[in-house]
Amino acid sequence: MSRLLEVKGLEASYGPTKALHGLDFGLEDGGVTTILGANGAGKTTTLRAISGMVTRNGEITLGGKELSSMRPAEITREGIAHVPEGRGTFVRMSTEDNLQLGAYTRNGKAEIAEDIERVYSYFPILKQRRNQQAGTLSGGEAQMLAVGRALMLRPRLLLLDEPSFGLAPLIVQELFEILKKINSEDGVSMLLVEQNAALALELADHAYLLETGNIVISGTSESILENETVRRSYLGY
Ligand SMILES: Nc1ncnc2c1ncn2[C@@H]1O[C@H](COP(=O)(O)OP(=O)(O)OP(=O)(O)O)[C@@H](O)[C@H]1O
Repeated sequence: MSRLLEVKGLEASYGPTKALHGLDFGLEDGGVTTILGANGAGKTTTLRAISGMVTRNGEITLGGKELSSMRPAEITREGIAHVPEGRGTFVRMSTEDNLQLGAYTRNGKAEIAEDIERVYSYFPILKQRRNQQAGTLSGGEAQMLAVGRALMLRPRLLLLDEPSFGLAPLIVQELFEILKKINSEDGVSMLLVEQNAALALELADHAYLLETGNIVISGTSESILENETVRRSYLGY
């Protein structure tokens, strides 16, 4: 596998407050990497820095192309789709219109229609809800729609911020199985932020542990699962 994403010396601030203190990390093409850490460690900020939503410094390259001076819309066009915490779907629009809108960077009606069917094949419940307003979907369906909408960009890299947040365990299990399929069948790489470390390490092949804006531990998911600090603080055994 070659490197898809390469991040060097990434810093991000909110006004005078520095949230990230020079992160170095990367992601293999076709891989799933998770960022673990306590509340306020800087996980969300890392994703926001990659997609250009906060002021940042450092190098961010995707497939060798430098993104750090690009705006969010350009970064999206380069192939990075961000599924934010809180989902960000258009609640007054139908499920299908949300998916249509997800393809706003693309031309080609037939291909877009095909991709909508592909999203429905991953998430059959969304097909049943196709004409329903997004605001009336359950939490799990809304999260599926948020992922589906991001897939409509045909991304190379999906940034997922707490996809399990507020969902029932069975729904979470289902969602993560589908994410695994999207990764293995469509080859979409993923950078995943998750409070549920056990779940995240099951899906991911690599992990970074973030503490107050610094990476303190990194490695393969297997090695992280055996790490004493991670076990005690994040896995509870
Ligand atoms: N909009 C903001 N304005 C000012 N400070 C912020 C803002 N968003 C985050 N921060 C601060 O930046 C730091 C990192 O926050 P961030 O949200 O990235 O952490 P996190 O690891 O994602 O935590 P959580 O799991 O709570 O979302 C924290 O100290 C936080 O208080």
